[in-house]
Amino acid sequence: MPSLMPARSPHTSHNSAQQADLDLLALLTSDESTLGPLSGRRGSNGAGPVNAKKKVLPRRDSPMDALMISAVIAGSGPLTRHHFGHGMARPGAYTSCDQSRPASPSRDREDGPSAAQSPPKVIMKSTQAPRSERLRLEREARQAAAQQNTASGSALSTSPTDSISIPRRSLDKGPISPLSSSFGKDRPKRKMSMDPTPITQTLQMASPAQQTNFFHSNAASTTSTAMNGPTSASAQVRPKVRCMARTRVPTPHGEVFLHLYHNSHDMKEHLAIVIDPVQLDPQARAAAPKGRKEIRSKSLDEKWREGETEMERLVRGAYTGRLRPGAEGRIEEEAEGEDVDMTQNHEEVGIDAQEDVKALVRIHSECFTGETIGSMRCDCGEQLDEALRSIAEPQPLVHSKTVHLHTSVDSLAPSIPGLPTPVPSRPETPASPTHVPGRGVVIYMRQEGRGIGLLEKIRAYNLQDLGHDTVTANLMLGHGADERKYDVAAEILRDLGLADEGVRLLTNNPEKVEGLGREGVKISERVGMVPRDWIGGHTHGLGLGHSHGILHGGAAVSEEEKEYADWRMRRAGVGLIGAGKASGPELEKYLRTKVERMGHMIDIPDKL
Ligand SMILES: Nc1nc2c(ncn2[C@@H]2O[C@H](COP(=O)(O)OP(=O)(O)OP(=O)(O)O)[C@@H](O)[C@H]2O)c(=O)[nH]1
Repeated sequence: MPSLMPARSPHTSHNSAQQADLDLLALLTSDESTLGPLSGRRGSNGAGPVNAKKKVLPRRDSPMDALMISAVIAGSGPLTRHHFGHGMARPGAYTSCDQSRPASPSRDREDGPSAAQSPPKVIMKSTQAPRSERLRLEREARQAAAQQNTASGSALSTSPTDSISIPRRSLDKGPISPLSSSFGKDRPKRKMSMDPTPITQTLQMASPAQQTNFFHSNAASTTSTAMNGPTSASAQVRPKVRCMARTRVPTPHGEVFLHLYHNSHDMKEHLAIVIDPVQLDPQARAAAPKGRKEIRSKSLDEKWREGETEMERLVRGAYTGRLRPGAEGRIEEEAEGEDVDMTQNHEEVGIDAQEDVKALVRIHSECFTGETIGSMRCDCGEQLDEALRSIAEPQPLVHSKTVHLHTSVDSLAPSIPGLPTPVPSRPETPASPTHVPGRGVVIYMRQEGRGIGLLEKIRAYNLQDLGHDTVTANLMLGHGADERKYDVAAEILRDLGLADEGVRLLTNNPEKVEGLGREGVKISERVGMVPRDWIGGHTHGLGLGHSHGILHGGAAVSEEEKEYADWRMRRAGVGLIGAGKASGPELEKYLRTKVERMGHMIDIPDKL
């Protein structure tokens, strides 16, 4: 019967014998005549040196460790590479990481009378305190800092670069400071780079454990600040919003301010991505019309509590200009190395213009698949990228109030009640427009899957794979075709001071226009969003392509080249948020459904 066990082969075994092993085995088991390199050894019968012919065996050296060798030469006790940073042979050093007290030099001398005469023995001792000791001293330092804060009554130093000194005691008493790697009387006083007290405690912020939503916690009921303007009957049913924090983020489309909002209607953290270069760049300020209104959050900037510190305001982002160590609240003019006070009155800085450009606004709904993993079932990633690009782009300033600029798609769109009728896509004689820095915002609403959530959207995708379109799939799951609401988005625009100025809205979706209009947002113009695949080419998103040297903007490229460049960008993981264009039959079906069944205001190209 054949064996069920596989035959063992020295070649297949993990520990297979090497040629060197076999040679050595042969050497050890052979008769004396083959023992070459061991000449001088006696044969197994003990009959004198072996007179063997020389056989060269391969070298079998182990890797050498220079530290180990030096340790052995020094004749010391056990030392490994892990002790390398501890320092050695210093008075008061620890003989082991686990020892709770340092060895005393005097005790070393008590080893015996002969010890004094014998050559000094190198003893390896760690200068790093045991962990328990370091933790104890750290704890003490923290307590001392907390007491210091309470005593001074101030929450925290106003300078972000300030640091807290470790109490002198931990340096002078105790064996060795756990927070340093060296010690000694003349050693300079070390400082921690950070206050060990949790920032949430010192700044009276909710800790992550307590933090849910500003409006769904006690904080909301105890706050005295009115958030959203008038308190009329209609205003009471409006959601309240509060910008909890903002920060500067460099992106492929320039620096933006990311704002995080809480609201009273849901537990979601909606976001506002503000592009307003005049807040960050003096050159942009100089190129913008005089007195340009900055896009800032009223709820973030207002005073949150009596006695709030400058540090609290900085941490939540309620500062002016660019936040830099030592230059908070001010912006540095890099060209001249001079500080420019961004808090000064800007009425006099900038170009003369009859009127500034209106903010370009996109209300964007979260789409994990399109924005994070680059799904080409939809064009959401591309739209987010395109929206940021469009807003950041310098805008032509037209001095006549009567001329509007539109993308070509607007001339194709049906007119919407309550909105200005679309005008021809290009003004006939633009009054020598000057380009001014763009301004605007993407309100990023966490309304995944047109409000049905990611789980349901994933199920809807499976129904789409069975042949249903995006609308039918939603209906089959018991949802509406679109369950989004725009009230919170409208409040965020109001908080940013944009609801009344007449924004230019980037969308093809009539429901967005109507929804925002119902919530009292003034829309001066609708700007269409044309899928990149429908206009062809890569004129859009070139900023990113350029910076990666993948595309060569301006030069005419064939369809094949464009596709190749697109493929390369996606392969390289460049901007999953649609640095390239989304395309494919699934996207075509999706876009067609949006136009044919959801009334999106854009013409389907003939080629589809
Ligand atoms: N339920 C569902 N949601 C989808 C599907 N594809 C994309 N979405 C979601 O649709 C939202 C984007 O909506 P769109 O209709 O593409 O665009 P829009 O924002 O309404 O319209 P525009 O402003 O013209 O772009 C995001 O929340 C996506 O998650 C889908 O097949 N089913």
